[in-house]
Amino acid sequence: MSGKRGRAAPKARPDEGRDEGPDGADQDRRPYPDGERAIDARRTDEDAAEATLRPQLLDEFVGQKASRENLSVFIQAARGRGEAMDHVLLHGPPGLGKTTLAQIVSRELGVGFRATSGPVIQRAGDLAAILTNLQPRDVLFIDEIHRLQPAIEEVLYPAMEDFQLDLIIGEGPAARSVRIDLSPFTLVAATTRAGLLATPLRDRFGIPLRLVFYTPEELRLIVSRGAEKLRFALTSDGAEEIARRSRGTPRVAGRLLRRVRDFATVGRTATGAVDRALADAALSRLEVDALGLDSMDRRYLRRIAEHHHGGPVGVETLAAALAEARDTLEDVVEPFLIQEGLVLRTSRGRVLAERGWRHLGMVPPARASAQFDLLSED
Ligand SMILES: Nc1ncnc2c1ncn2[C@@H]1O[C@H](COP(=O)(O)OP(=O)(O)OP(=O)(O)O)[C@@H](O)[C@H]1O
Repeated sequence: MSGKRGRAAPKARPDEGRDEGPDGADQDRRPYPDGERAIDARRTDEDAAEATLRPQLLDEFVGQKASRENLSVFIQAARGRGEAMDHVLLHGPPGLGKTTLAQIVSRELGVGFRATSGPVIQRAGDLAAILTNLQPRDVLFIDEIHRLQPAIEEVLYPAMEDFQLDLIIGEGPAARSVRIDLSPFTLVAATTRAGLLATPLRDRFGIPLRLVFYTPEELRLIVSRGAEKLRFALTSDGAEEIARRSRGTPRVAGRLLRRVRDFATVGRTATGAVDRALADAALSRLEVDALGLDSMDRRYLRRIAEHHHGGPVGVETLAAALAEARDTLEDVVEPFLIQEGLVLRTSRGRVLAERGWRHLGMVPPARASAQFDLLSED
């Protein structure tokens, strides 16, 4: 979902990338000058090629217990009735397995899988072509559904509800509307921003599922299985170390696993396996710290600490100062920092939490009134 980016090329030590210009904005002397981060949860070309790590069936899918159990019931019911399953909305931060789950749903239902994404569908005709080519009960996966144009959303409503397409053919006085019957299908849509979806669209999903960050134990299992699939000897404590630093995100875990394998081609243990010490050394060279934060995260935290006395500060201000897109901060950087209790999202802006100060090795200032209205995530 993030466009094309190359491989990580770590070049600098943890804080070398930090430099501030005369206007107080950080200059772009980061270790990943092209925006690449080893722990960026967004998809890259390299991830797309790494299909080996993708679980194929619901039983192989680790974590997301509540979503998995719900899906299992709905899949069995739809199979039993021989009908298309109800539409599913998967929402949550990038890299948690939305695409993987969509593929699993089609495989478990024993039906075809067709994938597209919100920004790719430019005209109503594009969507019509996809919908009219679906076979009965197929799964249509639309990634980034929040980026669908409103006019195209309108085409989707009757398609989702009645499996019908209402199209206008021709222009001006000669224009006429035609109705086309579609095969019943299941729309599985993914978004990092459920809050941006229009209510009528959101309401048409019978099965909304929120994906959450994975626990270190779940990630350890994912890393160990990934190492087996890559035929790479990794001790259990080595897997634990990678898991602990993976930001609760399987995509990051998979990427760190591959990086550790690259770094560990020399200096293995007597058994030939990569252990905690080797994993730790490799991850430190990638500038991923003990909590799984990288230099971008630390620049973000430090900016709030040093320039805004811990906040509150608006996300736009932070985005401008860090030369990052606001969406990147909100979708990729902040969710994990908030979940870890390092940052608070309040009605007045972002605030560095006590844990954030301590993570930077700084002492939090005494606040007379630290009461802010916390905003809930969608
Ligand atoms: N539960 C899981 N168990 C094992 N591996 C997983 C799991 N979930 C995701 N992965 C792995 O993590 C990677 C990212 O998964 P996926 O592409 O499904 O994420 P996504 O949420 O669709 O991301 P995006 O929102 O960026 O499209 C894949 O390589 C997949 O193999």
